[in-house]
Amino acid sequence: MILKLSGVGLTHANGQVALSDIGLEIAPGERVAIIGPSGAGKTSLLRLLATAQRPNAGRIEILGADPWALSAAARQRLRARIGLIHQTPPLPPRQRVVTAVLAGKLGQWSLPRSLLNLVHPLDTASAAATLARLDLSEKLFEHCDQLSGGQLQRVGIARVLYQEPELILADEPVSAMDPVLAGHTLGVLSEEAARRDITLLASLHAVDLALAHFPRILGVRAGHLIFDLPSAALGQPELDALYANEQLQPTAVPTAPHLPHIPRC
Ligand SMILES: Nc1ncnc2c1ncn2[C@@H]1O[C@H](COP(=O)(O)OP(=O)(O)OP(=O)(O)O)[C@@H](O)[C@H]1O
Repeated sequence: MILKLSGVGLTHANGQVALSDIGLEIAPGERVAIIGPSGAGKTSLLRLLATAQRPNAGRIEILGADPWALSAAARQRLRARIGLIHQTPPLPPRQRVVTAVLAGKLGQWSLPRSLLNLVHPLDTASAAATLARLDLSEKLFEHCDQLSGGQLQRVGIARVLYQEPELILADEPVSAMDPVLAGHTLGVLSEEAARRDITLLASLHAVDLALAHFPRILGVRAGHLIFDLPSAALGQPELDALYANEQLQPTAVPTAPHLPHIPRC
C-alpha cells in the first residue's frame, strides 16, 4: 500500500478535533477524491498524509514508512517524494513563474544547483513544456503576483508535475478556475498519474468533477470517513447524508452525475 492509516486521529492545538478514527488503504496508482462539507477535515487529512502534521492517535504509513518513526533528515527525503498542491500556492510574490516551477525539484537537487537555479533558471525548456500542458506557457517569465488566482493554482500544479513525485496530494487544486479549465486541469493531473502509474489523492468541492475524474471517492464529514466507494456506486442518499446541514435552510444538494449547481469555494 502506498498509504495506510488505522485509527488515525488529529486534534489541533486549540482542542478542535479535526479527524477521528480514520482507517484507509490506498494502493499504488489509485486516483481518489475526498469530498465533504466545509470544515469536514479534508485539508487536515491531506496535511497528515503530506507529513505536515503529526497525528495524535493511530498509525500512519506513507510510501512504506511511518514518517514519525524516521529521523528528521529521512522524513525530509520522504517529503521530497510527495508532491503537495495547495489551494493557494505559497509562492513568493516577486518570484518568476519559471523559477517557481523549477523549484519543484529543489528537494532532489544539490544545494549549489538549487542556488544557481534561483539566479539563473537551469531548465527553462522543461518549465515551458510543463506550463504548456496547463495552457499557461505565455506566463513563463511573469512574476507570481501578476497572475490571477486560477493561473497561480496552475503554476502550483506545474511545479508538482515538474517535480515528478511518487504521490500527488492536492487540496482543492482547481477551486479558483472556471468549470471548463477546472475539468481540463484535472484531466492533465489524471493523465499524469495514469502515465507514470502514481497515486493521486485530491480534495474537491465540485462533486461532478470528483465523479468525472476519480474512480474512488471518500466522503468525510465532521472528521469521520463516512463512505469509501467506487464513484459508480455513489448515489444521492450518500451525497444527501454527506452534505446535510441542520443549521441551514434546505437548499439543493449536489446530485450525481449531472449537477445543475456545482458547489465551489
Ligand atoms: N490550524 C488549526 N487550528 C485549529 N483548528 C483547525 C486548524 N485547521 C483546521 N482546524 C479545524 O479543523 C476542522 C477541519 O478543518 P479542515 O480545514 O481540515 O476542513 P476542510 O474539510 O478542509 O474544510 P474546507 O472545505 O472549508 O476547506 C475544522 O473544524 C477547522 O476549524
